Amino acid sequence: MQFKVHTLSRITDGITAMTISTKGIVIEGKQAKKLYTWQMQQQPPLMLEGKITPKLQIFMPDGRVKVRIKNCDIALAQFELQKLWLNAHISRLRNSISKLEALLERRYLSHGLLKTAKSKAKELSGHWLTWSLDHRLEAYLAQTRYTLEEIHTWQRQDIDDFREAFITKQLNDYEAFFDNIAGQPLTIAQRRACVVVDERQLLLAGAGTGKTSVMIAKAGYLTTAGIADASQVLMLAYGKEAAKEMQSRLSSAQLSVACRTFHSLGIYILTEVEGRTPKLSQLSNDEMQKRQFIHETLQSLCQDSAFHRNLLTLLKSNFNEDRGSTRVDFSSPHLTRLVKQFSDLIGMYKQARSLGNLQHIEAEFEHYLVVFRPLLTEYQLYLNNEQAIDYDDMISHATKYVKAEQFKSNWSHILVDEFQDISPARAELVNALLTQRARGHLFAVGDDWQSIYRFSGADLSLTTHFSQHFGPSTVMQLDKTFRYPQDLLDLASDFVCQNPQQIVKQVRAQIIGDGPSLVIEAQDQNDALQVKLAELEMFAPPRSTVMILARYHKQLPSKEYLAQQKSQFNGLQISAMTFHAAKGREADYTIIIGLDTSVPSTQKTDQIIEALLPASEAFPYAEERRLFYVALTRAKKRAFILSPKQPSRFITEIAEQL
Ligand SMILES: Nc1ncnc2c1ncn2[C@@H]1O[C@H](COP(=O)(O)OP(=O)(O)OP(=O)(O)O)[C@@H](O)[C@H]1O
Repeated sequence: MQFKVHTLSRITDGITAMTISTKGIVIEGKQAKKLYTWQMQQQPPLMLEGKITPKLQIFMPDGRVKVRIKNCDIALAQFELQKLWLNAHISRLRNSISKLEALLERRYLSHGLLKTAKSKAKELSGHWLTWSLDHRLEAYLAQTRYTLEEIHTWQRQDIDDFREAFITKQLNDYEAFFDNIAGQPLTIAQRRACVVVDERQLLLAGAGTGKTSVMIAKAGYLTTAGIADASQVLMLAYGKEAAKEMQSRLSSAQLSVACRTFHSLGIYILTEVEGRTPKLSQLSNDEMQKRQFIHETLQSLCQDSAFHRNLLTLLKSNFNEDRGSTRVDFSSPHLTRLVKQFSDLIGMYKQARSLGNLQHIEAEFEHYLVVFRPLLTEYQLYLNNEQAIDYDDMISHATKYVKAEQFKSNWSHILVDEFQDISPARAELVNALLTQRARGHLFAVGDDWQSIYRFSGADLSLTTHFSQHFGPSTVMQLDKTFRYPQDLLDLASDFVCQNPQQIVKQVRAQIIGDGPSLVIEAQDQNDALQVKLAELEMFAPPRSTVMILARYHKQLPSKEYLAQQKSQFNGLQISAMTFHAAKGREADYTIIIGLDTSVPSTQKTDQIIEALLPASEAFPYAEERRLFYVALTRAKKRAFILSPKQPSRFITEIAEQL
């Protein structure tokens, strides 16, 4: 018969003798018709398992101790057994506890570490806290039991206090480091974002709050504090320019951490696995060439009469092509529109396919896909012939290699900038890299107020519902903006927060402005821009930077006009760009032009592309609103809006707040 005994008192009942030998412990007595096997290595150590036999036998790993108890002295037997058990296990307990203590002292109490500590404490306390110790042995165990009990019974407040104590200590130890690492001394909130190191961490902060400085300082802190080697830290920036800028700031801070774009990460992984650098298809970098390829391919596919019929039907049903026509007109504007749609769709469709997200469009868009699929096959064949890949392949192939462990990541810390613009495909790659490591860390930095790339697949919910997507995490905010004064901060924040889905952030401005920071002026003459530049040349300090901003490329001054202005007002440093391109940039003065009724854009996304994009937002013009927020927040000293005769509703709305 198998049985288990969990307490010492049970086995000491009626004991007449107990012998401890190299084989184990032999206990004799009234009840001792049992053979116990006490495997000292096993947990819980007080559990006895055995069979009924005339003797009670408990095996020990080393059996040099020898104790014999006579005359049924149960108390003594109990004491001796406890002592024996303590001697055999105390060093293991102390080791476990001191390892835990060392870990807690060295590392921030992240969600992962808390889980480990809790489960270790639970396991140990099952053996050490549930039995009453002979009072003569209490002192022997007191401190160790105390620590164990403390961890085992941690409540929310205790955890918060413990974390706070760690943060305070690190801020103190690394004070000089944080004073110097990023050019200017970091604020407390910036420092805290660095020393808190959770497995999943999101830093949410508005424009100009110094997120980039935190990225640099975080990388520096990780390496300086010995949490990771430089080679174990990977930084990811949204675009080439941002990655270059970040890399140069890393070099200035003498950090040998690499900063990549997602595409260069993809290339790196592919090169490592395939042993050669992948070739990027010509079609990926030249939109016109890609459209020409699609146009020609559709023409050649039309040699098949079924395909021709399907294409004609699609043009009639979706593009109002003349119902009576019997042949596809390859010079029609409808076909040109379809070609553009297909060009956009290729990437979207491939991303969705790699994530297994196509089912929902298959039935609804069958009449569309029946034309698109053969085209995609030809496109893929073309790439294969070229022995080339496109940008979407870079990410999806890299993810596949990481998942299959063909690529082994050395990165224990991945720092991602502009996280609000991450797409599900890119998030999947990051996740695959993180899960490869027992303790992979993600530090995501972003601003849900500046998410402006949904049209190319960015999924804002990856930021706004970070924990749902990435697991238990710490979300932090930065509380100070350095770029612009309080009045511009208030206007821009109120404007963007009209959308109740935006996360409210409490931010204060560091700068005190002289006069209003946002000025709306009627653009009542053709040369209003030139007049404004002349005015700035006269009043602004020499070498002031001026950014001319517009919603669309076509609203920006021509190259020639810009060159002329630059030479005429050479006391200023003038640049011109779209709102999208201005993200992440700043200038002393901005001049926002072209804000007519075409803003916010009312252009509808094609239905099939809409179906493949992340869920749309209920608030009207949500992304256009954020885009205007980006434009408003680029100026360090003053933003001028040159308001056309028929102004955008955004101008009217903001003017009411002035
Ligand atoms: N602790 C600081 N003290 C003073 N200035 C700072 C501090 N941190 C950052 N800055 C300055 O604030 C400005 C904005 O910083 P940064 O570009 O990093 O902000 P950001 O949060 O990335 O902005 P955005 O989201 O608009 O791109 C920069 O001029 C930077 O030098």
